[in-house]
Amino acid sequence: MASTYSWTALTSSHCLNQQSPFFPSGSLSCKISVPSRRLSKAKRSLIVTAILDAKPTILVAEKLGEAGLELLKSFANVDCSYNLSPEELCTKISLCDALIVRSGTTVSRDVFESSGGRLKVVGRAGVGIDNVDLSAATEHGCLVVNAPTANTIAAAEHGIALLTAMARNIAQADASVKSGKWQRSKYVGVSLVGKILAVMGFGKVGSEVARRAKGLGMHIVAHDPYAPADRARSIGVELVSFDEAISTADFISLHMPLTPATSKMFNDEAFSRMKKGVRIVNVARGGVIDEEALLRALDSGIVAQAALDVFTEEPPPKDNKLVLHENVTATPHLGASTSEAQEGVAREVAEAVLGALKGELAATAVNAPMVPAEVLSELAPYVSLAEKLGRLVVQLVAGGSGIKSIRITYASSRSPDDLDTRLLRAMVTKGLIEPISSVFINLVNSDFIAKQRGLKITEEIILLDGSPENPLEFIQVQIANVESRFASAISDSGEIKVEGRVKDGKPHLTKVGSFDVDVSLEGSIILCRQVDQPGLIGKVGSILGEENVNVSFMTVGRIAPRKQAVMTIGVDDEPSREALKKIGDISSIEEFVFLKL
Ligand SMILES: NC(=O)C1=CN([C@@H]2O[C@H](COP(=O)(O)OP(=O)(O)OC[C@H]3O[C@@H](n4cnc5c(N)ncnc54)[C@H](O)[C@@H]3O)[C@@H](O)[C@H]2O)C=CC1
Ligand SMILES: O=C(O)C(=O)COP(=O)(O)O
Repeated sequence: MASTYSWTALTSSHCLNQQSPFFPSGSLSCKISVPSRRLSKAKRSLIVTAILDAKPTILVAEKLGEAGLELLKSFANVDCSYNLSPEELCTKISLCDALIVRSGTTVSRDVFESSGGRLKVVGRAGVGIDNVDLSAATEHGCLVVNAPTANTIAAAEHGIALLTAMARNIAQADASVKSGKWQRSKYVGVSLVGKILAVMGFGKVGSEVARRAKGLGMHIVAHDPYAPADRARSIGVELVSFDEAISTADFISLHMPLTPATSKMFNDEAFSRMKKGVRIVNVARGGVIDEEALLRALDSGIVAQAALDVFTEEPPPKDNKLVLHENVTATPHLGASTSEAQEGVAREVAEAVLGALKGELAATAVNAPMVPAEVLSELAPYVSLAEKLGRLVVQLVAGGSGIKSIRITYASSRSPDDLDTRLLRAMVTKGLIEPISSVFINLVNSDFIAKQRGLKITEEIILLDGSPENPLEFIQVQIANVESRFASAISDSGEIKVEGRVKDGKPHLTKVGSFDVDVSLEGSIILCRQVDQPGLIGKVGSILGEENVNVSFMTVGRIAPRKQAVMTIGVDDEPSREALKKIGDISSIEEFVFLKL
């Protein structure tokens, strides 16, 4: 009988790129459980191979198009479990690296807390992310990505379908005919041509609705505080105020996201300012309408008809008075439900989730800066430099000094507008905080964690003359109001200061305090201050040599010959305590520090 054995690879080495701004370095952690019976060599080797091949696990919690599923399966273990209760989701999530949902799953704070840090990315196969607790995702360093473009046309077409169906009582008349009636006079409709349609929210869906409604001969006004006027003009749409839009419209179509600012923005007050007999379409989110106020407006005749695809509670309770209202046409959140849109969002979200698991910066990130791939590849060595400078500078702080403020200076000959520093700031923060805490830091949560720890990070860009071939000349990190374990790291202006540059694609430390140094930031570093004199390099070198510690780099930065100097030694291996003590005991060495990268 075949032996049974199992293993759980919590994270897999090949999928979590160690240089990733999303994932902690060294996050590989495997747990193997085997039966007490000893396994043959062949089986052991099979387990090892399986672990090396271990794939991330992606929980798909709602139905996803085949194209997306196939893509996910080519890289990950895919668990399609639909209709999970909140408790079941919380239980499963601790075994998943990624979660994919549509609008029917609430990804609450509990989900992130239950994941135990394993959940790296939540993919929303659609646009609206109001069902995902973004603050909790950010606090847990979990990236949220969506699929913002593939269902635009489907949602716009559904909006137009509801608009025309409502105007001509299609749903009510259909039900009436099916019940054996023939009520021609009851279902006289209204015409669309020449009527004013107010598009509320002039984003992707809103503008496609506007385009199509123009084709129906409607006059379109739009309200969107953030939409560019030239985009509206190019479609022949006038951008107007909220008041003007709702008070002039014969038809109103809603296309804004549900946010704290838009929640219940269509309330008693708004309905009271609308034209009597207005007709409303909602393909956005139920929550943007105060549903009880809409019911009152329907009953009083201010609103003649409403066509609703979305509800505050989905599915709405069976006795929901809006759904049952004779002047309401309702569909069960079908805006994105065409086969074309579902294949599209599935592919779009699968690519974004896989990209994020591979450590790429997602173009559709919702809670992290979107850094285009070409910018990322150019910044890659500076990303590494920023993290290493953070790691170095924090090790130079004397124990007991609370770090409160950090200044990061970027020197560049590029215009500040062309330099996106968010990624670099996140990596300095990562370097600073990870060695002294148990949290892991990435681009998603770095600002949050820094703020939570009371760290004030200020940034400055020094504009240099010269060719802007490289994005940066140097990065400086300074910590003010602290004591240093290595007094020479304190600059003339009183802060601990380190500075680095990228040379031949590799990060180098080029300044410590006021001393110029030059050491490649690999392995570890020993900094020694001494009075510049012959023979010292040899003494330190032979202590390290006796210990079989390989020196990768050595430079001496000095104020003047035979004056104060700082020797920087890069080492591939960590010297023993005894070796470090021997270096410290060399009489001409005034201070030294060993720094791990
Ligand atoms: N029923 C369904 O199946 C679907 C529903 N949707 C909903 O439609 C919404 C819009 O989708 P897209 O057009 O793709 O998003 P989008 O982000 O391209 O457009 C949203 C627009 O709303 C605007 N906006 C924000 N606050 C506003 C306010 N207070 N007043 C007016 N406008 C405001 C924004 O500036 C933006 O231009 C989504 O957030 C989602 O909730 C989207 C797709 C399918
Ligand atoms: O994309 C959106 O915002 C939608 O509302 C579509 O939702 P669904 O993916 O169909 O549950």
